[in-house]
Amino acid sequence: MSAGERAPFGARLAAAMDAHGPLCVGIDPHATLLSQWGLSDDAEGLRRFALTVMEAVAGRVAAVKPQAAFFERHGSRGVAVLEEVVAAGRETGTLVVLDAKRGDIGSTMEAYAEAFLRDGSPLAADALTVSPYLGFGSLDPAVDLALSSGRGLFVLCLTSNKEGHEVQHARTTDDGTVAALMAARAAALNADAAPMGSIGLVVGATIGDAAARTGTDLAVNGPLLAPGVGAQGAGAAELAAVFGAARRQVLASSSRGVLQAGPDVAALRSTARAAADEARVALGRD
Ligand SMILES: O=C(O)c1cc(=O)[nH]c(=O)n1[C@@H]1O[C@H](COP(=O)(O)O)[C@@H](O)[C@H]1O
Repeated sequence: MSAGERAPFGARLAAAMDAHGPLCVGIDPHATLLSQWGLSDDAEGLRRFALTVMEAVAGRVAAVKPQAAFFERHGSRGVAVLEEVVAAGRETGTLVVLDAKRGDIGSTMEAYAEAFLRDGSPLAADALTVSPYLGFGSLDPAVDLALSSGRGLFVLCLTSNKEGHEVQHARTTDDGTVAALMAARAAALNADAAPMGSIGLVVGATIGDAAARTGTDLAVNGPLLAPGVGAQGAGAAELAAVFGAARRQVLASSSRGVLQAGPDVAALRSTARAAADEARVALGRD
């Protein structure tokens, strides 16, 4: 499908969340999980793992999120498996958020954008996670290509890890916070989009009241990817508390919390279904 025919990512994600519930299943083939699944820690084990997850959840959840590092650690054969996962998403109509967290000076960002967001690239997903910590404007090539090709971005804003505050809560020269500035920049790019824009934020479900404490307005008219559900300890109560009025924009994300149910396809499927149902209720979509 070419850019001209593809609806904007924000609209496609809104429809997928309505149809399947607001859950993204992370595909993070940790060495420990490969071993628990009885698979070898090599490209063939990785392939069996990733394609089993796709078999279990493709067409049944709003999105999947392969984490690039777990594929890259197997070298070029691992990257080839990541290409297969992206292709499987395309073939099954499952949105793929490629979690590669790219960020660089603008001229290099252009090459990252071509790798992950250009029609015809083997790694072109529906959306890409990006880091704005070289300055939000350094992301412009990715913003431009995402918007012109019906794709999206998730910009790191308030991350789920305990170290994130060192940078994200810091005060800017305008006496706001870095996180609030990132959210405002995303909101400006989503102005007037309906049902929501395509430039989302990453806001961990584990951050407690950090959005309020940093003055970050999460009402950016774009999707909010919320990792931290499951293995990092966040559940329904945290999802409801962290996102408040912006909760209908949230795509809750769980990797190990679902993957530990494998390798049985039916068990993976029912664990993902239960997580999606829990997120749906917690986020006020029931
Ligand atoms: O961008 C992300 O997806 C991300 C951002 C963040 O703030 N915290 C975070 O955990 N993630 C990713 O989300 C996944 C979380 O995995 P689990 O803790 O196993 O559910 C990992 O792939 C992380 O790299």
